[in-house]
Amino acid sequence: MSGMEGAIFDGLPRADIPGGLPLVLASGSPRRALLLEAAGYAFSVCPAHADVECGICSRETPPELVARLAYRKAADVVPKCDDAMVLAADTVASCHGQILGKPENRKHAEEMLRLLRGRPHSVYTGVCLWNTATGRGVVDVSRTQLTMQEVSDQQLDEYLDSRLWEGKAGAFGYQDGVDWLQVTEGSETNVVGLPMERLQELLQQFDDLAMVVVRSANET
Ligand SMILES: Cc1cn([C@H]2C[C@H](O)[C@@H](COP(=O)(O)OP(=O)(O)OP(=O)(O)O)O2)c(=O)[nH]c1=O
Repeated sequence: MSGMEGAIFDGLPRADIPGGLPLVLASGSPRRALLLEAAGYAFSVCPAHADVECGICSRETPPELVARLAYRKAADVVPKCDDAMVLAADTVASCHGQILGKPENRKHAEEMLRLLRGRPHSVYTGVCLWNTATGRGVVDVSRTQLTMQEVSDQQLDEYLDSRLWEGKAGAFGYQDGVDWLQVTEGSETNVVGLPMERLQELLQQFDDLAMVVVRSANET
């Protein structure tokens, strides 16, 4: 773990799971598992099927997109669980009117980083918590604002060569300790894939916030 990761992963808040239910992380993201572990949550991992993420609807805003995908990932895993609290999430970056998901290859990652270079941008994470015992759930979106400095082509190339961008929305890992990326407002853990402060609030207020979730036929 780098020094930067240490700072982000230090002293994270934790809440009890309502009803004492087991927590199931419906995500294959190693970062989300690390964040939950660092905060002291006990949980099992059951990632959603990869195809629930397919297709960005062009009319959607970034918060609409991450809310929908977090819900879909949870809905995919809920039928596979006994009584549990299912937790799913989706993260994208957004810059200059473009939504940036995970890069497909080095060239795609380079395009994303060139777009972000020298510009303020945002990272959105949608979180879905779903109690399979009661069928009640909540979907919530957090936004963090960042700025990427005017890094040189050489610095970008070095980062691209490191392949640390792989599997990360916007082609950067805030936790990778690059000094050309700063959070200007909002949660750091939200950038890494799970807003831990907000997760604590959602769990603490779950009984007041949660609504009955209706699964439609095309989401089964
Ligand atoms: C912006 C940013 C994203 N990320 C990661 C968090 C997420 O793992 C990933 C965004 O992809 P997601 O589609 O949100 O998640 P995932 O594919 O990793 O896992 P799953 O779909 O199974 O839940 O980008 C970082 O690690 N650091 C960052 O700075």
